[in-house]
Amino acid sequence: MRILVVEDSRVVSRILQHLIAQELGCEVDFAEDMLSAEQLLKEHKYFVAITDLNLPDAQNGEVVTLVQSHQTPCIVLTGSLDSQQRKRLLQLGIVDYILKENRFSYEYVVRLVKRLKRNENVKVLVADDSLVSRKFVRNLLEQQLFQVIEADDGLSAFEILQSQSDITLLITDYNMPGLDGFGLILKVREIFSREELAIIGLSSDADESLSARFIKNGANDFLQKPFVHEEFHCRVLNTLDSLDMIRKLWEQANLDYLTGVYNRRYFFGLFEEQLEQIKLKKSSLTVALLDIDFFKKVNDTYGHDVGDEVLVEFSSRLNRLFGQHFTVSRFGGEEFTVAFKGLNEDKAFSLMDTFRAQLEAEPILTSQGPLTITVSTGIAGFTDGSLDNLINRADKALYDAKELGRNLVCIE
Ligand SMILES: Nc1nc2c(ncn2[C@@H]2O[C@H](COP(=O)(O)OP(=O)(O)OP(=O)(O)O)[C@@H](O)[C@H]2O)c(=O)[nH]1
Repeated sequence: MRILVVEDSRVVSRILQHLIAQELGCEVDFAEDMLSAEQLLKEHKYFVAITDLNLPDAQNGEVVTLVQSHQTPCIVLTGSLDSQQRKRLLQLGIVDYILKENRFSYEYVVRLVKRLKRNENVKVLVADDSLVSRKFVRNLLEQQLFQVIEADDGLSAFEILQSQSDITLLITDYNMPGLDGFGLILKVREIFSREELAIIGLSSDADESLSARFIKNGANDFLQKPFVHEEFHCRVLNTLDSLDMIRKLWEQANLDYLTGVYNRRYFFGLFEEQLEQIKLKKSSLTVALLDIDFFKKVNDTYGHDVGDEVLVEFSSRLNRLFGQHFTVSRFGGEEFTVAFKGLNEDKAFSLMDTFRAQLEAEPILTSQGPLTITVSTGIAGFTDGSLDNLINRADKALYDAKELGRNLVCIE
């Protein structure tokens, strides 16, 4: 990523240089006037340009059209802005404008660039039956580099969300034929939690209670139409920042910090919830408990860091083989589980024995050279009772595998 800063004040340039180096660590070019900006724009492709409006050789914001003529998104950083200038800039389709008021202004610019970088990978679905409204919202989102998908009613929005699980934000109007905004949110929230999908409601309806009703029904935020560009951008930014924060918290609570696979807490949360269904439907749940053999020796011989490298590669192999269809978790230390929902013990045995043989045959490449690692595994199938009981039985089988010489899979 390369950024262009067009600014005649050395002080402002220095502040930006410091913040960009600290927060973004990307390449930055500085131009003090429009002529040098033009030269740089011819030489490089910029991810975004941050420009002052009043430059020594262009005092009326001409630099904005210059930047845009190079298909470069433009953020305006200016000392002052009257309402006419503001209107003109918004019509030109800049990403945003920021007034140089205090240090927070510069921090906001950097936060905005960070967000823009992430936005490139964020899919937003806009559900609105009005073509004009939809296009208006699409334009605003595209200025912020989002990938935009449109739906012209609630039902097709719901279908799109079901078929494209990588959509991060839904912006939905209230009044739509077939399925309105509330109906859509209710259906969506049955499938997608708040950490999976953020929702912003929109309406031009005069009903004052609408915003609260939207939020009570599962929306993260609400905007009354007509809204100004700036408010729209701030709301979207805040909603996505909160979503990122919620996701981060969720990951910290449910994923293992070293290997990235699920942790023990996630395993128990998931299967405690599913246990009644499994009992009711008499479907199978088989658990494999894995423990790397003589792992202490790896640490003692090569050091803890190499031990960590082994754990990371071991879990990534487990995840590659089983992660798509089954649940791989790290229970702690060098102990992992694979939960095979819908498989009996014999099938799980055969899969785990393949994994065991592959692990033994393919040494793990570490910074201290290749290491041959083996694993012992105990398998147990759910019959009745609790998850703890299931794990204890798998643990007994694991104990047998260790006792019988390791590098083995045993069934309880
Ligand atoms: N590098 C590293 N080591 C860990 C981590 N968590 C636990 N360990 C180490 O894992 C080792 C487990 O050793 P033991 O329980 O004695 O078992 P073992 O050496 O694998 O022997 P067997 O299980 O009997 O085959 C200990 O030395 C722990 O310090 C970790 O996150 N990173």
